[in-house]
Amino acid sequence: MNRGGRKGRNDGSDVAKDRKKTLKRLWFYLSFYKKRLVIGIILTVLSNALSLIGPYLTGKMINEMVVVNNGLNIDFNEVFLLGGLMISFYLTSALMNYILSVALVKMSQSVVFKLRTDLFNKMTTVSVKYFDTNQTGDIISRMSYDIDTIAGSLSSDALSLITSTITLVVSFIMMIIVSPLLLLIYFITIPLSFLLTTFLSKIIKKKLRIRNKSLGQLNGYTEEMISAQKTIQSYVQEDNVYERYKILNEDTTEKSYEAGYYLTTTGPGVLFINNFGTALVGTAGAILVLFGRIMVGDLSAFMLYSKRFSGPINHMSNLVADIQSALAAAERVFYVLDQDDETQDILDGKDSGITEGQVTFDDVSFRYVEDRPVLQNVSFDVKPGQTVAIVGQTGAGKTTLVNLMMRYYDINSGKILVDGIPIESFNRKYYRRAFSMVLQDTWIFKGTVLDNIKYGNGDCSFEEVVEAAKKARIHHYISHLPNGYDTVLSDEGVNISKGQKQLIVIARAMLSKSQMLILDEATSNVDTYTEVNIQEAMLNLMKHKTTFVIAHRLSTIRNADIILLVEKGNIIEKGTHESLMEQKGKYHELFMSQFA
Ligand SMILES: Nc1ncnc2c1ncn2[C@@H]1O[C@H](COP(=O)(O)OP(=O)(O)OP(=O)(O)O)[C@@H](O)[C@H]1O
Repeated sequence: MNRGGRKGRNDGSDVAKDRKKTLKRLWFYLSFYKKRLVIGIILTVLSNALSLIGPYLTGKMINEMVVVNNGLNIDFNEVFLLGGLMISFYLTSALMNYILSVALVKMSQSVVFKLRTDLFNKMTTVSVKYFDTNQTGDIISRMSYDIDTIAGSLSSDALSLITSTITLVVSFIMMIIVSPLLLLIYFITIPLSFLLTTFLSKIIKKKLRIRNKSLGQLNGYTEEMISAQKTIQSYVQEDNVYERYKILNEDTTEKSYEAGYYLTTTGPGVLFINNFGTALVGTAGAILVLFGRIMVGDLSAFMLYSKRFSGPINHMSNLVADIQSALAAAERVFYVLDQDDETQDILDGKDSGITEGQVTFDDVSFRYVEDRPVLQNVSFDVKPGQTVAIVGQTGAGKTTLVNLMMRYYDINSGKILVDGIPIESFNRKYYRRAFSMVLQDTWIFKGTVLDNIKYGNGDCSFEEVVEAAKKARIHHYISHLPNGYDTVLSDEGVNISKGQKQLIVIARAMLSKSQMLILDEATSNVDTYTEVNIQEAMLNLMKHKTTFVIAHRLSTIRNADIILLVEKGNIIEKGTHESLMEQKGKYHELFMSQFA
């Protein structure tokens, strides 16, 4: 069954998203933890305010020393009081910072937990179309790398942003208090570093977005190649794969370097401007002290504050870059969350009513993409319990018929009815429960044989599972496994063959009480001997169920009640094997080409 295949490059980062909107959406996730956030902000304000009193006290202490130099008595009580105050302020501030950091890490992990859950849930509700055009590796990249980036930013950047803002504001106020004149001199350099930071942060955001896109493509390619490893080796394509990987890897490295270059070079530029400011203040301050306009302690306090002030400005550029990176990652995550879900079930969609398994296609037309009709005016009627074989050349539209019946895609015109009821009237979950499927690409998950067979039929007893496995001719194999039904299987198929996987899936279908069955090349991996052996089991499985069989081997479908011959999206012949053979049309031609 082909539900995907045509993978394209469809990247969220191409869609220029409004940054404000992204922030708003991140806020939505944060707003669940408002209380923690408010406490965090209060703690940050307090701890920073406390630590920022330090330079003021230091200045006061130095002024006391200067008094000694002038031949006056030193007030030790004052000095000890100031020292004690400094220690207690710094200690309280450190304690608050500790509590704050723990709270923020917890909060960011909670946000990320919710985001990751939403993203995973999205994977279960998103329209099948999404997987037609997006690489698995890229989706995984968004679920892991991008989410980690957001987590890192929320736990440290949010804290740094608040701390930096407070440091800026408080240092600024303290500098005004200590010496407005020095502040004027110092401020000559501020617009310069501000302009530089703003300019560079714009470039950084762009570069980071490009880097993330490139990383997504690299991951997508890696995932594709790992899953195709054997095919690559059998076609001796290792060199080509390596070359392509090298190109993508080089591209990612180059894009990461560019982003990293701007990220790291912002700092030194801004730092130089700030140090230039300090030198300016030091020189001007010395002159002011000389003329008795300020005291040495005040100059020292001012310089400490100016250093504190320039810290965040210097750091802010990195911080802004990190936040940009997190926003770019958030955009990529929200892009997935914004993808269309399967069309909504109608309000109060029926969750009962499928008892017979009668299926009608009434003038159904469908296309995956505009201007490329895949099925055109398809009509047929299947009575309960009948077996329908769908035959036709590759790409004729057989799987598409099944896709539509399963409601993976919505039809463009016409009607599909089950038990006389349009399938859109049903609640999707209930509707799909009426089907069981055995496909060419079997899906075995990492778990025990027992769990794999019971999948979707949780309330079955062990005896029923064994009975189904016996019918599917896989019981003998299972009982010789090291732990029998408790042996853990892995999807990579290291411990089980494809044919055995298919037999397990057949056993799974045998446990299902659904009214309808879809077999899409269900025994394609099973050898002819075993296939003959499970024929009876297959007939049992199909008994009392409306069954749709897609098979290329015409021998397996000659007993069907109805054979639908599909060609270029049209049903060109319809009937039993005998009647179609008598017609001597396309079916006859196809059959003879296999057996004549
Ligand atoms: N997800 C998709 N998006 C776009 N086109 C698709 C998609 N799936 C199938 N098609 C196209 O629809 C047509 C019918 O495909 P379908 O898979 O139904 O053929 P099929 O008869 O089942 O072929 P096969 O025997 O090879 O499985 C093909 O031309 C195919 O390229």
